This record gives sequence, C-alpha cells and structure tokens, in this order.
Amino acid sequence: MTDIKELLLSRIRDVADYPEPGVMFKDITPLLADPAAFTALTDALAEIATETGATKVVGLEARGFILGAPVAVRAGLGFIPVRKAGKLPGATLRQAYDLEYGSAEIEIHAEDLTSADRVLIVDDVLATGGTAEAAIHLIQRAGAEVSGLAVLMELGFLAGRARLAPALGEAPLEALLQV
Ligand SMILES: O=P(O)(O)OC[C@H]1O[C@H](OP(=O)(O)OP(=O)(O)O)[C@H](O)[C@@H]1O
Ligand SMILES: Nc1ncnc2[nH]cnc12
Repeated sequence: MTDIKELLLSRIRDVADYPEPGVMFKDITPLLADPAAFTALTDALAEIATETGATKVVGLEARGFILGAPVAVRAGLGFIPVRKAGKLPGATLRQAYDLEYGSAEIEIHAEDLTSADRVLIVDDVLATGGTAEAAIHLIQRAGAEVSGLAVLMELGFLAGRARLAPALGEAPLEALLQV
C-alpha cells in the first residue's frame, strides 16, 4: 500500500453497529481533522477530476459536500450539490433510491448542468451504490455526461461497483481505498 493510502486508512474509524445493528460504520471525521490527510485526499480526488476531463464536480449530501467542495476548488471547477429532497429552492430533478440503512430521495437544480458538462461525482463511501446510481441518473436526466465517480472508500462486499456498471458505462469508478 502506498504512503498516501496508508495515511488515509489510518484516519478512518470503524464504528460497529452504527447507525443500526450489523452495520460497520466508516467514520471519516478523524481524517477531516488531520490537515495532512485531508489535503492528500483532496489532491488525489482533484487529480481524478482533471484526468477524467470533468467540467463540474458534484458532491452528494452530506459527506460528499465536505470532500467535493475542496476538490472542485483545487481542480478549478464549479461545485454542484446533490441534496436530500426538499432542500433546494429552485426547479429540481428528483430521484428515489435505497441505501445500506434506509431509503431516501435526492435532488439537483435542473439548471446547474448542461449538455456541455462532464461531471465527476465525489463521495466518501461507496456501499450498495444506491446513492451514486441515483446521482448518475440525475446528472444524465439533466442532460450532462458523467466523467467518473470518485470515492474515498469502496465497501467491496456490498457489490456497489457491479450495480453501477450499467449506469456508468465507460466512465471510471475510482476508489482510493478498498475495504
Ligand atoms: O452506496 P450507498 O449504499 O448508497 O451508501 C453510500 C452513501 O451513504 C452515505 O451517505 P448517507 O446517506 O448516510 O448520508 P450523509 O452523508 O448525510 O451521512 C455515504 O456518504 C454515501 O453517500
Ligand atoms: N458502512 C458505512 N459507513 C459509512 N458510510 C456509509 N454509507 C453507507 N454505508 C456506510
């Protein structure tokens, strides 16, 4: 494992049975509190944004905002929030999805993307892939193209990668860590 991956992994805390029994929660708050680790993570994700030719960064509420916003600034790109339903004031597109512990709906401002945009989606964890799949559909419904999906950590045993393959097509799924 590279030094950066070891640093990132060392700053993620496992919390058993949160938010419900049977879930091993991956808590990134120690990583966010460490400026060296947070900077290394931001730089690595920004490199993916540049490599995939992204014109915009989409972050998924809430942890995807914390990671995605500095990535957008670092890569010199605009940031677009995908929010839980009911939080955006303008005209939105909405998509329902299931996740490891529940179900939800997310929205994007329809006017934030055009057919000229290539979008890198940024989030902390890929688990079942339900959230990312819904975000991909929102971006495509807004007329834009997904340049890739970049996550800090992929929970391989939940098979999100296989679930996302049809929606992602040729666009890469980059996970800095696999657990
Ligand atoms: O691959 P999935 O099974 O969809 O799960 C991954 C999603 O779950 C978490 O978000 P959560 O909905 O818990 O929201 P939060 O960031 O507001 O805590 C995580 O930040 C991802 O967005
Ligand atoms: N196990 C987990 N840890 C942190 N975030 C998650 N999102 C979905 N599953 C998760």
